Amino acid sequence: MANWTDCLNFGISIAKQASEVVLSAFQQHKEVKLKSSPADLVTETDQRVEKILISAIRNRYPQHRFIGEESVAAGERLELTDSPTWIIDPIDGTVNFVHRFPFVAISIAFTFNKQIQFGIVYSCVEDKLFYAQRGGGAFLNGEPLYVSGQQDISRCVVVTEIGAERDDVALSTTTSNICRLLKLPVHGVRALGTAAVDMCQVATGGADAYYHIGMHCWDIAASAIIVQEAGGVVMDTDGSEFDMMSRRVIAASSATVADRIAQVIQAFPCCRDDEDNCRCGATGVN
Ligand SMILES: O=P(O)(O)OC[C@@]1(O)O[C@H](CO)[C@@H](O)[C@@H]1O
Ligand SMILES: [Mg+2]
Ligand SMILES: [Mg+2]
Repeated sequence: MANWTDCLNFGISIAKQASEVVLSAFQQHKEVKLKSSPADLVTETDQRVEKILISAIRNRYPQHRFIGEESVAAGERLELTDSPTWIIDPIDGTVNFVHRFPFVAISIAFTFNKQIQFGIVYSCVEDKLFYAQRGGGAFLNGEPLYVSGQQDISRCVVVTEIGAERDDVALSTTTSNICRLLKLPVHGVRALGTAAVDMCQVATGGADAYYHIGMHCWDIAASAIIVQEAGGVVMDTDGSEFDMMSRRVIAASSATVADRIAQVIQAFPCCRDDEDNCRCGATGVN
């Protein structure tokens, strides 16, 4: 069984280097282009950071494969195989980045045999490095992470996102899910604008659960293993096994809380990330 620690350490070092590019652009004016909707944005920095990361990894590991948000947006096929694969979101929270709302992350996951082996989420402005390797625990800036272990939904802080989908069905489903949770009740509902950092809040115990419908594999692959290695549970919103291509996720401090959220929320339809004619994230920009 391969040990991917060298790859993890390399991923951490390039995430730190790439974060300098994100931070130096953070306060500057950005040229913004639209992708799948008026709320799905891309900047030159997203594209640049993805190129920097992929070329550094390709130099070091020429056989490895990639799934990158901006490469897929430019028309590259999204295909997860058994080969070692890096799944990259160069800036998770591009809307935040454009507005200088200080939660933006570089998210890097690594799969082998289609199973996530490690994940790195670098929250650049906060200078918080979250990472986890399968079977090795989860860490924030070198300190071990543990979920809250909360079992009682009525004592939970739940994080979610109001995504880029603005059609009537997506909007009414998204808002009624929030209403149903608030009525349970839960202690609060929060949204930071980056799925990767949202999910890492569950890993720290600062939030008790996260759910989202409509995000992509690069938003959540790295943080999924971080939550699991912190002792949390990750599943589909219909209660079935987590599938990073399904565009639905619940991450929670306990199976009890995850199941309760799965009972309460509904999903709006969106095509799978690995569906060949699914062009949700693509526009041909680049
Ligand atoms: O395009 P980006 O920034 O990489 O990612 C999209 C995203 O930021 O949108 C959602 C909120 O609208 C987040 O949950 C998700 O992470
Ligand atoms: Mg993203
Ligand atoms: Mg992104």
